[in-house]
Amino acid sequence: AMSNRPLIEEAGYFIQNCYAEIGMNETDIENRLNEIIEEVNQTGTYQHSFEELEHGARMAWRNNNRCIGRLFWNTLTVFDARHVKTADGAFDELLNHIEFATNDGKIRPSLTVFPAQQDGKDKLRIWNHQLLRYAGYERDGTIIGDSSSIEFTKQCLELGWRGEGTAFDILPIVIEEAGVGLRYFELPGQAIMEVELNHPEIEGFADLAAKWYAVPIIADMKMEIGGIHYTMAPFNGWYMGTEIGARNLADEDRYDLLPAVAEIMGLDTKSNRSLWKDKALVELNIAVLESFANAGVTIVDHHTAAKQFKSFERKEEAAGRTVTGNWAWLIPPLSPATTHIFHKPYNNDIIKPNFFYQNLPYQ
Ligand code: HEM
Ligand SMILES: N=C(Nc1cccc(CNC[C@@H]2CCCN2)c1)c1cccs1
Repeated sequence: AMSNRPLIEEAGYFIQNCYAEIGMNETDIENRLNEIIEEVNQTGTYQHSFEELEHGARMAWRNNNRCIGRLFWNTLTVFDARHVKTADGAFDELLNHIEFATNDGKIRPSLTVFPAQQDGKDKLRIWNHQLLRYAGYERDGTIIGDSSSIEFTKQCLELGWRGEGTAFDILPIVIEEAGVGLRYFELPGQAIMEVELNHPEIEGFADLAAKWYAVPIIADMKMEIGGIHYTMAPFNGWYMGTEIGARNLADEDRYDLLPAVAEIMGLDTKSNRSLWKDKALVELNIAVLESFANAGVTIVDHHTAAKQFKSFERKEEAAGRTVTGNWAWLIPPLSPATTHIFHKPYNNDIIKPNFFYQNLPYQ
């Protein structure tokens, strides 16, 4: 039918590219496309094979213009959870994902695929931005914890969840099951790996009593492959140190730790020209990188990450593919001009498969 045309076109474009990359021949492509046209005309949609799903997810990572970590796109581990129907079943899969990805600190980039959107409706949705994240509380003008989480924390409190009220309360996982409603699930302590922050030379750093969770797992983006919208497909990599040291713990409207770090370092915070903020920033980022490394948790510094991205660019050119990128996101927030990325333009065209923001399930 006419209404199926866009889906069939998206599917055709995906199968052509995907099959060419994994070494299938023209006949395979032809046969697969006919199968898909048949299925779409029968059911209005089509199911990816696991191979299509696995390679499609890897292509989505490889295509994301904002990601500096793309060199390892072909090593992504994909878990197929499209059989899962309930919030309870989903939580079990999420626990497996967290454990597999954490791997006692030797982080494995992974992605778990839950059922795709059907006729514009989601059977299951995760409300969390990340599977592991700290709560944020606002009480008479003062903020405790992660200010980015204030709105979501309120939703969790309304569901009956209670935190301890510390600056580092791990939030519950909130899953919406269509026709059933919202459920929250407390993560068991042994599922959560965290790193206490210390500095190799400045022992006063311990007084910050700062820490961060080991594994970033994005839970709220849509993965689009061949016209199929996977609205619940959490994925993890490892952190680049600046994400924690130059943004999460440094931003004034986040944990705002630079003044406290400067105090510990005995810096003159009354004069901008002393570059006290810059000195504090560097030492905080050293603390993050050293603390993670000493704890045996995978992390990458922004210089190494930029060099890995350079290798990615070379490999993609050798493969005859155009590298697209978002310059403003690819440059690191600390010492950006010390990386090659800063000194060249990037084509920001959007290529699919890819990851996209999607409507918040609540608002
Ligand atoms: C393996 C280590 C990885 C590193 C070090 C890394 C690093 C980064 C960094 C630093 C950002 C910018 C984030 C921000 O500024 O908020 C980013 C963005 C992104 N990364 Fe990666 N990444 C890795 C793996 C992955 C994986 C496995 C996926 C998906 C399969 C992925 C998909 C993305 C996407 C979709 C964005 C854009 C997010 C947005 O638009 O908000 N990355 N990455
Ligand atoms: N290292 C990571 N960092 C990362 C990747 C994608 C998205 C995010 C979160 N970005 C959102 C924040 C908040 C606004 C701007 N940055 C972090 C990874 C997370 C999951 C896989 S890799």
